[in-house]
Amino acid sequence: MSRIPTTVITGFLGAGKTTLIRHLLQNAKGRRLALIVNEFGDVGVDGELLKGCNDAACPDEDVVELANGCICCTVADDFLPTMLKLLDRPNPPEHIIIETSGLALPKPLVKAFQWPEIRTRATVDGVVALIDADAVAAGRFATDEAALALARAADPSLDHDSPLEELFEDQLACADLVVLNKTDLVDGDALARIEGSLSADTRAGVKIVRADHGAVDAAVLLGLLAGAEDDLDARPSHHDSDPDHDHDDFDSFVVTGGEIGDMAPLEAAMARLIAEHDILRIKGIVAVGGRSARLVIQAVGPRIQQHFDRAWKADEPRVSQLVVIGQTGLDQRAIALALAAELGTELAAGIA
Ligand SMILES: Nc1nc2c(ncn2[C@@H]2O[C@H](COP(=O)(O)OP(=O)(O)OP(=O)(O)O)[C@@H](O)[C@H]2O)c(=O)[nH]1
Repeated sequence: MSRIPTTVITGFLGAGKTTLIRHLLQNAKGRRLALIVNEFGDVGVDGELLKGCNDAACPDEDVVELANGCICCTVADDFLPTMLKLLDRPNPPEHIIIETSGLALPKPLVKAFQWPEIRTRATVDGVVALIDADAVAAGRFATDEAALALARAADPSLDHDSPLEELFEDQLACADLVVLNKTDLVDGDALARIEGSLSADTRAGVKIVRADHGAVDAAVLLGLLAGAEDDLDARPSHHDSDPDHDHDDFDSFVVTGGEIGDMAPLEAAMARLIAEHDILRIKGIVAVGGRSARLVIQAVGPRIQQHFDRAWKADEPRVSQLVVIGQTGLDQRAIALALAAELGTELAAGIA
């Protein structure tokens, strides 16, 4: 029996994984793809957006969300049964795409393909690491040595380097292909410098391709034939000696509210909060009064983007939800209060 090729798409928060997958689906040329989508945080925005593309290429039943935690920590409980269900379908997919959360370590997921129930039926065709050229150029993954020294002084048991840098290096070290995305935001010289610096963390022979809005040809992304699960020793991870890896370094929370009248005040509040707090990512779907379509809000670092996607369904409550992700220590209460005020709601219980 031939094994179903599976592509693992990894990359830090907001690097453009969902955008790349959407492009891939729209250019699948009849190939039957299934998606497994995993996010950090309790609300699955990415799955919603992929389903919301209203495209024959991505029917809802082929988008499976894993929402109970980060995929690298829930491999046994969530990923394995989901994968088996896909493989057991009477008409199984020709290729499976897994979008990992931006905080996931790819290696534990690839290792799951060694499990007896999976290894005879699926193989990791390739691990693709997306890199946000804009974020790298702005130095957002570089270790802030002064901040690290302060953190170590406050907590001498701190045994690792900057969590952002470690994740970045882990995702690169596991990759079979690197996509340098958001090339529209960075000039050619900076791109060349970034490519030079990335090769220090990639394995020998791994290619870097440039992309604007994740537009990479399916022929480049799929069919890498890497068999990554048989090649794990060549993919070093900071957590090889720490199987109890968790995501204590990062926090996420959700603010839920009703319809807003106008986007401008919410955008101004988000810009202010991003400038004042160490927020890595905000994303969500917002209901705007008088508009039939959902407004998608995306913030990656200081950059805030918005667009309308599909129309609200008749039986769907017009609820606004924003997911906020940052490093641990974020002033959740202040941020949530400010966003709740914009969404015309009280602060939800459970926010510290
Ligand atoms: N300017 C620019 N924006 C991009 C590009 N690719 C993606 N984006 C934008 O970046 C934001 C995040 O993109 P996503 O595709 O949601 O990123 P992601 O990696 O799936 O995000 P997480 O799942 O939260 O980690 C969105 O607003 C995208 O429109 C690009 O090449 N150029």
